Amino acid sequence: MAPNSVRYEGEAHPRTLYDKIWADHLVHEADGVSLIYIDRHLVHEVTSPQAFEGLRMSSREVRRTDCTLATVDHNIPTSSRKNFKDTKSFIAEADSRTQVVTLEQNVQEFGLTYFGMEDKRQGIVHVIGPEQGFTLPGTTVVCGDSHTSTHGAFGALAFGIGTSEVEHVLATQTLLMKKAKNMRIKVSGKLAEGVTSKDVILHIIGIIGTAGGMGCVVEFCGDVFENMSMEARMSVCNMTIEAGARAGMVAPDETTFNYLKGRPLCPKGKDWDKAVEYWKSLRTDKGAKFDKDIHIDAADIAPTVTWGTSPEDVVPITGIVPDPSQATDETKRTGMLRALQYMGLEPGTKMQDITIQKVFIGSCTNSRIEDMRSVASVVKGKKVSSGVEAMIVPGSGLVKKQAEAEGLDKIFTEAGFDWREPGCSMCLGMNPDRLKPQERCAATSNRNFEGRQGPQGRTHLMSPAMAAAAAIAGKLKDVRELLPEMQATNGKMAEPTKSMDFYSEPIDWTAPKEVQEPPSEGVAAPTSAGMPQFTSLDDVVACPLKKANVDTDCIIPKQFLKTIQRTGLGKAAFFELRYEDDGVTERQDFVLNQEPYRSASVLIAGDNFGCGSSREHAPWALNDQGIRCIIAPSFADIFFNNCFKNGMLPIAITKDIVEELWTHAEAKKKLTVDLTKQEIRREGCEAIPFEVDPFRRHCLLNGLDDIGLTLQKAEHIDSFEARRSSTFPWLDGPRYSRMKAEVRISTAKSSSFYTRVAKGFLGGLPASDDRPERPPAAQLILSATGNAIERAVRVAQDLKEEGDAEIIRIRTQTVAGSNQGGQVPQVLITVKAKSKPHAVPVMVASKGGAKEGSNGKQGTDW
Ligand SMILES: CC(C)[C@H](C(=O)O)[C@@H](O)C(=O)O
Ligand code: SF4
Repeated sequence: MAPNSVRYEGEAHPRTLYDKIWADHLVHEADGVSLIYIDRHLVHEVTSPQAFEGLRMSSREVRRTDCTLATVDHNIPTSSRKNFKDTKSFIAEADSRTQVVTLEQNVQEFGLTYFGMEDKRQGIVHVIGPEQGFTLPGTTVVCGDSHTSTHGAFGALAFGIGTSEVEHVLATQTLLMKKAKNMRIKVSGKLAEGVTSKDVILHIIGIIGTAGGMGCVVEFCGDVFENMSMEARMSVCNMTIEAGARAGMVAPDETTFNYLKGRPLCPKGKDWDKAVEYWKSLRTDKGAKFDKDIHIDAADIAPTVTWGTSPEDVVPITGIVPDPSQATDETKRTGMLRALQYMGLEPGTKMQDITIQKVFIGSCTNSRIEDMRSVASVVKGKKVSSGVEAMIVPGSGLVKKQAEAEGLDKIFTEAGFDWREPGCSMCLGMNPDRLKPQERCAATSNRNFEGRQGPQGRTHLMSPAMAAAAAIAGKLKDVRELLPEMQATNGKMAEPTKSMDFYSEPIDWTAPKEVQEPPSEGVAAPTSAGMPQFTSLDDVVACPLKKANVDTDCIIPKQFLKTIQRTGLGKAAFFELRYEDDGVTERQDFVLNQEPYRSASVLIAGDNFGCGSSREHAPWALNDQGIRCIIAPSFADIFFNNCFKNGMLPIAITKDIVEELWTHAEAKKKLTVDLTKQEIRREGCEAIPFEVDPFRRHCLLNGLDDIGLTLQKAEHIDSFEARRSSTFPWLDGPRYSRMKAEVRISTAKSSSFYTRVAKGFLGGLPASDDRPERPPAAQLILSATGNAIERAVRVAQDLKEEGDAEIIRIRTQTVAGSNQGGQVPQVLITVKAKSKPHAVPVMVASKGGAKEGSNGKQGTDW
């Protein structure tokens, strides 16, 4: 694998940043589905228990422990840890405790690096990854969490996944994916004073809506993003998920490199130079095509706040609460009315007249050191308004340490803020930090859904500076009015510390577990099984849910995410819509509480169904409630994917047809959803055809699970990893000892030459300045096509006879021929090192085959 910059030099196809990263991670492609390699996997306690359990049940290991990093954030209390002994005694709430303890056990059992509650690097998963240099440009980054989009700030392809996909990545280090569309959001000009990155992203979401980025990967460009710090870029990319996009990214530049250099997990020495060269090549080519293009003028952006229960419900702080009667669309009007009722607001109220009771500064959007400094510059020497409770929660232990070294904690506590320990805190209230019913909060987090910060709680999203201003004023306030005072204060603030003093400490990476014996020759390739089949739902009455933007917080509220199982969540489905505040009495006006919809297996909903959090608990709850098929005009990407992983069928169909089906369902008439024929049938009406991806359809009809299917492609993953180790050596973890290398054998050299090359890899490549500790390859793949196959077999036999390696697997397949086209046979022989590493002559490999040499250079670029 040559990096994209080399492969495409001089070619006539200009590509985007996203296209390039995608191409460099393509392991295999068939039937329109791509197997994409995942470089970085972050894990937290909420979305991982069922994934680890899945591995255990199928006796699978974590494939790349060196590329996986775990922490706890959602459930942990943010109260002082002065008397902390262990999690068991510290976490009072039983389900929260179980999730955290379960993660502790899982990281032990599977040999993962873990920042637990006693580790000063513990923090919100999206804060610690960048902090440690775990997140790098040009990588693919995933986590069972929708705000993984944050990491796109580094020019990484970073996106949230569901728990089934977490298991898939743990087992295979890959994901089965379809390429998304390219979208560009350009913000040009200069931001006015007092306007921050948070205002920029809220403004963008206000314009394009929470479904605006659906099916796309967004690249943010223009002077506004170029001039932003890395932390500001992270806040923007963080909320791309609120704009409905799969991921958001900013091209890596000097700001990125300066932020990263010296962080514990960043490349060092010559690897750093090589990496930077590659990262620079990732920029979108001139003339590259974007499927969607948005252009915004920075001058139009004011400090922005939300008024309703969706992140798209934004107005400038100088604005008023909007009037639903002005809405043109009926579903929109009903949605606005409900939002105003929930928020306890009247149309026409000035935003600055809205009083608050709580202030929450924190979350993966805004809990980094620059956010802390921004708050300090507003509140220094002032007092939190009486009647307001204000809390500030750093994103990680290291942010906390740095803020304290800068004296910011004193500024906060003197002003009357509660200075807490790191965690997700009141962003979603899975821990003790919650709003009380009807309490109104100025929050720096990213979601204002109903019940998000606590049942019946009311959230207004805004920037840290704006939340700080609200804390002082006791009501929403335009921070620009405080600018003269802030400027005077800024002169008196302590000099910011250099971040690297806090983040450059070497990381003690957990040693990987012993390499598992790979299956011996002749053992059948793993098969796939285990997912419920879906063929058709015959003669059923569907349930009409006439609501757009149904988020996954609404499908299953946070209190039910604390389970470590996949089942038993039926009662939790649509909990707040379904029950009165007592949680028992059914609301008669909710459609699923009415006959005959109570036991419906088909749900017909409005646009953008399943938006928000990546929680796979949402399809689990629906499934458990009996819903196997959801029909809507559009779906949020992660939810859509999660359905297929659970044998459920989401059908995207036009709005007109959805409305027709609503009327049909309201008349309590029956329909049939037939996946085999791909049509919805109703008596006396024409069949409605629907689209479904052929691969997904095949899996549903046959009940095939993805992991089994992917493991049948093990050789492709092996050889991808071998090439990755050579081309991007900085991506292998510090103690990666399972290293596999690939030797491509051609007819250009003798078999004895290739035997020597192979021995070189098995013995460990010679040391050099840039990779002083390159470990020996534990396994080697000898690959050859056509006439060279015989030579490869010879090399394998020689290695075996000379006691250097044992042959563990031989696979043959056909591949596309290089020059003449057509299919040619290929052999892949996997051998495993037998003896201890030994000294070998220096080998220099280059494109088109290995060359012998002794110049001390390490060329492994084949
Ligand atoms: C718990 C997790 C699945 C969820 C997410 O995916 O976003 C959470 O972080 C959230 O913010 O709602
Ligand atoms: S959005 Fe909130 S709950 Fe989700 S990861 Fe970020 S801080 Fe945690």
